[in-house]
Amino acid sequence: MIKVVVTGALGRMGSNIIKTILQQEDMKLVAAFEAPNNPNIGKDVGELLGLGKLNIKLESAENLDKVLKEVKPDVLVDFTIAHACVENVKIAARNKVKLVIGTTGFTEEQRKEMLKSIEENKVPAVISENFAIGVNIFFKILEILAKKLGDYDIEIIEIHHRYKKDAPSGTALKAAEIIKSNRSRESYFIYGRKGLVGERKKEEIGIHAVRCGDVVGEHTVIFAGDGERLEITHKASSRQAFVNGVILAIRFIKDKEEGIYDTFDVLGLR
Ligand SMILES: NC(=O)C1=CN([C@@H]2O[C@H](COP(=O)(O)OP(=O)(O)OC[C@H]3O[C@@H](n4cnc5c(N)ncnc54)[C@H](OP(=O)(O)O)[C@@H]3O)[C@@H](O)[C@H]2O)C=CC1
Ligand SMILES: O=C(O)C1=N[C@H](C(=O)O)C[C@H](O)C1
Repeated sequence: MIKVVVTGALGRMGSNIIKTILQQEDMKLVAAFEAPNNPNIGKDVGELLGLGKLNIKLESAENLDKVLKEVKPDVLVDFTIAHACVENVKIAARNKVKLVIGTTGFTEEQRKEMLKSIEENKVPAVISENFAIGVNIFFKILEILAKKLGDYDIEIIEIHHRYKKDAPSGTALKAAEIIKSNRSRESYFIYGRKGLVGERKKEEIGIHAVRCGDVVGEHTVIFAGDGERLEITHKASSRQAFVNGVILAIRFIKDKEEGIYDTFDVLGLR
């Protein structure tokens, strides 16, 4: 039985991850955490999620270290917010808990701090901007398109729900990095355009973030040349697409001793 703890337990992702873990025969939820100011701390997680009593009370992230020492989980899953994720990862890594990290929006410094703690403590981690299987195939296709259409004008557009806090999405940034490292010409990123910006430069990769309604997550990359345009789009219509990848990542990481992995490793796409 894989003992799992979830941080961000009442969030859009955390709550769905918990519901799906409870349906797995080989997994057991052993603790769940929320931000210290959450009014539901101390209440039963199952009742909070409308699942009936689970006899697991919602813990404050302030008690993460103490509770991890008590419940000794195999894996911690974090879908929170960048600054909280870094702290949660540092505590989990010190306690030798394996990691599945889906949080996005890290600054360069935050990412370095998180990776340093994972490496120093020699724990294994899956870190991915997008756990949906389709998005990872979309990334693979982008590798090919960037090689073959690297001279075309390339623009990335992402659309997410009005509650999303970071922009551009982690997925859009990852797509931009994949394109940059696979096209033959030098590239730089342009985040939106405003004013007398002049004609488009070949080196630009435009990145545009749209926030509206309840859109779960959509990513389009446009490759435009003279007389033609190729567009590739991934649309997530349910968070279950991400959650299914998280479940695969939990099973993948439980057998690893150390190292930093992503969803290409989990899905055999390397
Ligand atoms: N990699 C992937 O496949 C995906 C990644 N994401 C990313 O996951 C993250 C979460 O997204 P989403 O679930 O929509 O966001 P939510 O805001 O719905 O959930 C995040 C939860 O984490 C809580 N939280 C904040 N600080 C802490 C802390 N220190 N310890 C524990 N919990 C804490 C928040 O509480 P409060 O609201 O009180 O601050 C909130 O309940 C985002 O970065 C998003 O981009 C999302 C979908 C897929
Ligand atoms: O915040 C979200 O909702 C999502 N975030 C991830 C990202 O920033 O790429 C993945 C997904 O698109 C949903």
